[in-house]
Amino acid sequence: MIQCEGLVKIYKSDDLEVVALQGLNLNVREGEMMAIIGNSGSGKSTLLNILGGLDRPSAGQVKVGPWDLLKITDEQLVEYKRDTVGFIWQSNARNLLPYLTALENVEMPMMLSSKLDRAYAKQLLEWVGLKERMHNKLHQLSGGEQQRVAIAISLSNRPQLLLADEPTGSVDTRTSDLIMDIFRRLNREIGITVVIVTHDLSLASKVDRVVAIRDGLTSTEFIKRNPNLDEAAGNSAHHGMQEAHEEYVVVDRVGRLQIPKTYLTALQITDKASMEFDGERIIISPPKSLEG
Ligand SMILES: Nc1ncnc2c1ncn2[C@@H]1O[C@H](COP(=O)(O)OP(=O)(O)OP(=O)(O)O)[C@@H](O)[C@H]1O
Repeated sequence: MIQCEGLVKIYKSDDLEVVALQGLNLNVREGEMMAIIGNSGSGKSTLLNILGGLDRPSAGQVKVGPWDLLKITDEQLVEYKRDTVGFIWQSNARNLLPYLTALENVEMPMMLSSKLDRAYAKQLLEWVGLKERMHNKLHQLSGGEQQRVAIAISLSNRPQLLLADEPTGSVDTRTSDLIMDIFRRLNREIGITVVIVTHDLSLASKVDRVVAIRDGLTSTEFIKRNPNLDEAAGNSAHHGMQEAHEEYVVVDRVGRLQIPKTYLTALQITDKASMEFDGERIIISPPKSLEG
């Protein structure tokens, strides 16, 4: 569904250039539910905005289904946004119309694209657990309920790909669980591909795969283990995510990988390292001193 290769995004302003993505690779299968994690400034939102057609890539390859987002024309981009993607932001609820009902809010974008389908709008609100509240005005709903209306709206165009930027950022744990359950149900029942951007590691257990971004590159991947086979999980001293997921370092097509800064600092590796292959393992160590 998504293929990014060597994706680059440079923001230019006056005399400053920020390289937000520096050759990122990412593949997402159709029907997958995955999360992208990373620290603030690592490039997560930049990636999501490019995938959502809100921002243009600078170089590299980025394809979503049949669309090539590097070469797409402005007219095609409008069509792409209208037909292929649904977008959810942390503060989506702020963009809703408070004096309309939940149902009217979901119907509004359908009307704007001349595709009003009341039965589907009701179905969406039922899916997000708001069947009983669909005739309430927005301002009569709680923040978490409003966020669920926003999810229903993001699906009103029947997208194949749902992109969510910190969708649980401003809600409590119970609502966060509810939202993740809604994503999972939509993913299972209508086969929609879901990509969630977050810095909340606790969401990781709710998805099949987590890709970590560091400095504008994918660095590590966590793939969910089969919980039935995972008897050692309870003994792990690691973080919750590592208990349920197997951790892999990402190696790109030409064999490059990112070594975590903490490892490099611990071994005082700066600009070069020694590498040995012992037949089974690749060992990276500080360069041997040439003096003495
Ligand atoms: N419009 C812009 N103009 C200039 N620089 C930008 C712009 N948008 C993002 N950046 C820079 O690009 C880098 C990546 O930002 P991005 O918002 O993608 O990170 P993020 O991982 O989503 O962070 P956060 O979790 O804080 O939202 C940062 O250094 C940021 O300052």
